[in-house]
Amino acid sequence: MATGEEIGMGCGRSAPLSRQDEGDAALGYYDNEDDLEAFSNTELCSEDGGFSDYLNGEVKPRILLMGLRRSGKSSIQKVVFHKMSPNETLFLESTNKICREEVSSSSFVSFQIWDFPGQIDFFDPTFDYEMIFRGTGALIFVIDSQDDYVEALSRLHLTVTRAYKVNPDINFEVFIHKVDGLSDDHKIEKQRDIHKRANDDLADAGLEQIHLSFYLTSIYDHSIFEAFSKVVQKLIPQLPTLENLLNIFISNSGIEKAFLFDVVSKIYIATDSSPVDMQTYELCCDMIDVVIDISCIYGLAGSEAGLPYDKESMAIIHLNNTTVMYLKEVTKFLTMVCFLRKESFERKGLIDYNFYCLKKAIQEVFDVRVKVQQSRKLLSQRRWSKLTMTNGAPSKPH
Ligand SMILES: Nc1nc2c(ncn2[C@@H]2O[C@H](COP(=O)(O)OP(=O)(O)OP(=O)(O)O)[C@@H](O)[C@H]2O)c(=O)[nH]1
Repeated sequence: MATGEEIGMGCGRSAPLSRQDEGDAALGYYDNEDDLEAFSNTELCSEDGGFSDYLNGEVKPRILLMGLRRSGKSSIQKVVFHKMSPNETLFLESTNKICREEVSSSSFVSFQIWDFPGQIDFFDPTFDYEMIFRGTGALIFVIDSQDDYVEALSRLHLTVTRAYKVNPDINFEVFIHKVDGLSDDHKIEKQRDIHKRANDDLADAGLEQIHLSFYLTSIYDHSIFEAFSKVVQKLIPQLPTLENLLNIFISNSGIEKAFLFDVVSKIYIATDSSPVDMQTYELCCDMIDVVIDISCIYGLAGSEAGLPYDKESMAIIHLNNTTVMYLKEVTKFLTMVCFLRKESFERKGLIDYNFYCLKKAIQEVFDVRVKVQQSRKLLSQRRWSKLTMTNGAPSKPH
């Protein structure tokens, strides 16, 4: 499909430093990024039940993956965050304990995923579900669309009503999963039926105010990444600002569509306000794969292991329908992929300048986030030391 491609590989200095990059360095722009990186390193959580999160002043949004046995929960997690190929999930063993995973260690998007074993009775009185739901940002309930879903629907109802009582702020997301085996008509019909039954159950219980979002997903195509993108976006407080920045960027650069992607997970954390179609999204994912694969092979010589992606990373792909795809590094974890017409790409200098402004603005947005988190951290540490003082650690005056 592509008639030509230019790929600037990360870590290998295969592309010369552009004037704009030099300008960035002169401005000390990348120093800020190092600050951001340093901060994100400090926020890595240990296996201490979230205690260090508390001390760091940040509670990461928690995403729960729930659903009946064999509905596909672990497969989703492995495919989206561990790059497991869908076929390999056939050999996954049943999960028999809650698996908690920090996503912040490898990517920009910072959250925890808790994968629940299907057979667990989490309403057992010995099971502290209140503690779990209290810190939850999103609850993803996975329903196997290739199976009879009556039991799954009653489980969904029970889970949602219990969770809502503990924490009404949770986003409830329903993945109608494994739709790869269904025809298009069948998919829509299933979605309509599940949507109706789930909402009827809530209405019967007098809980119409609970909002459920539905997604048709499969690990065999990009639908699972797209659905996860939407779930994660709802947990990013800076989303409206990022969307606004992208809108300004595309309208001033003759660009048709722009996405901000988390490189590791291929989750897009923001896009401009024009509608997203699946094909465009798939092309972006493929482009990121190409860049990372080529960089892995040719761009990493001698450098330490890790993501082969850095501030040199960029790629241009000319499609045979006069569209150009342009990928550029934004931060260590983020990349921008945009679509534009060949004619607009002739003004690449303007686009690059506007991109430079966009990148700076995005950095400022996240600098504010870092400052807020740092002051929260300081506050929590102060509170913590006050607490230990009042518990008698320091000697009292006589
Ligand atoms: N066709 C199809 N099969 C899938 C999909 N996702 C997962 N599966 C298959 O479903 C089976 C069960 O997947 P798991 O991820 O182990 O399910 P689980 O919900 O984690 O199961 P428990 O650990 O027992 O709770 C595996 O054989 C997967 O290959 C999908 O999108 N399409």
